[in-house]
Amino acid sequence: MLQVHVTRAFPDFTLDAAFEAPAGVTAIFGPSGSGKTSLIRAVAGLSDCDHARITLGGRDLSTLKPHRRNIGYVFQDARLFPHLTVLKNLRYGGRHDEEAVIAVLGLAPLLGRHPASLSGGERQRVALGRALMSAPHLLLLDEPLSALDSPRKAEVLPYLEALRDQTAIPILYVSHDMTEVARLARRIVVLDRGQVVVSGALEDVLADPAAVPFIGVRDAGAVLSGRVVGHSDDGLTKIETEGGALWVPGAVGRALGHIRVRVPAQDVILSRSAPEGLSALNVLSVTITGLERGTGPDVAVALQAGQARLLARVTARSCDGMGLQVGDHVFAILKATAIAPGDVG
Ligand SMILES: Nc1ncnc2c1ncn2[C@@H]1O[C@H](COP(=O)(O)OP(=O)(O)OP(=O)(O)O)[C@@H](O)[C@H]1O
Repeated sequence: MLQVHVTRAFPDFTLDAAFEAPAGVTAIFGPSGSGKTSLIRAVAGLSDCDHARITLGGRDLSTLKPHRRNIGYVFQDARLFPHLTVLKNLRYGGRHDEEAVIAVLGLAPLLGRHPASLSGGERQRVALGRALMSAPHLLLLDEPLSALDSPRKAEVLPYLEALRDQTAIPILYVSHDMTEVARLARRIVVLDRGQVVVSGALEDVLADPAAVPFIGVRDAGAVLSGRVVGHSDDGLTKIETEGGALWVPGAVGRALGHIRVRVPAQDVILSRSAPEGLSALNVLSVTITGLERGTGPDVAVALQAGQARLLARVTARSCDGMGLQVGDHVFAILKATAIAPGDVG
């Protein structure tokens, strides 16, 4: 377990953040300028702090020099040595688990090449490999995909998933891309103006209407775990979630594999009566468990669907017009997207 409390005052900004991160991926999420990079630089010992208490498995890291903290750090840009081959870049920090690292990141075909001949996605995979071969006890990934275009991102994400599933150390993953976060992370720490405003299990935070102002209305929305139960001839996949069966577009996952489904709050429509003659495929019977008015025209509506929690975003006008109250039984019409094409364990 990683436990962090760091503070640092700049003239116009104060970082005062405390959180815990177990093994697995913890997303550090927040708007630009919220302090994500400052926070993980502080954890790495790369910036001075007014106060720092950082322990990993009970070991106090705060008093150690950065290179003694056993931390692997991957930046937005790969920062490889241009004159060294991929293999020499990988071995720069150490040779821990060399074969396994090369295998999990698919680096074998690249070993003799130089960074200049690699794509951006390949460079990031090498940077990840280099960090892992130093046998880190903690991995810090600072927006490792943000410099890549969508196809390159899609190329690297499965490697990050494989890495996540095969590594037993805490991984802090800085991102402001909720699709990436929802796909990779089990936990999330949300920063706003230098402070942790929400943190916890990803499913809990994303289903919490009170967290919507910090996540942002566009990114808010539940993530459900499910199991692929079938692929239809007309190109859809049926996923059994704790909230009921959902159809998502495309042939995703493999039969009976675990999968995550993201349901953005803005893609959920509420109806008092069971809808008929509608093109939407997914209609769930739900109970309203919470209503959270924001400062804008929206209301975040928390919903219980079987064992699953969902979130809907409706206008205050609709909410009042429909007379929505906690405890009401309504129908949720939703568009769902599978966010992890492979198994997510
Ligand atoms: N050395 C410094 N001196 C003064 N202010 C700083 C310094 N370093 C960071 N800041 C300020 O701290 C705030 C947080 O910056 P930080 O880079 O940590 O945010 P971020 O959430 O990582 O943003 P982004 O998503 O844009 O990378 C910003 O307002 C920044 O100007």
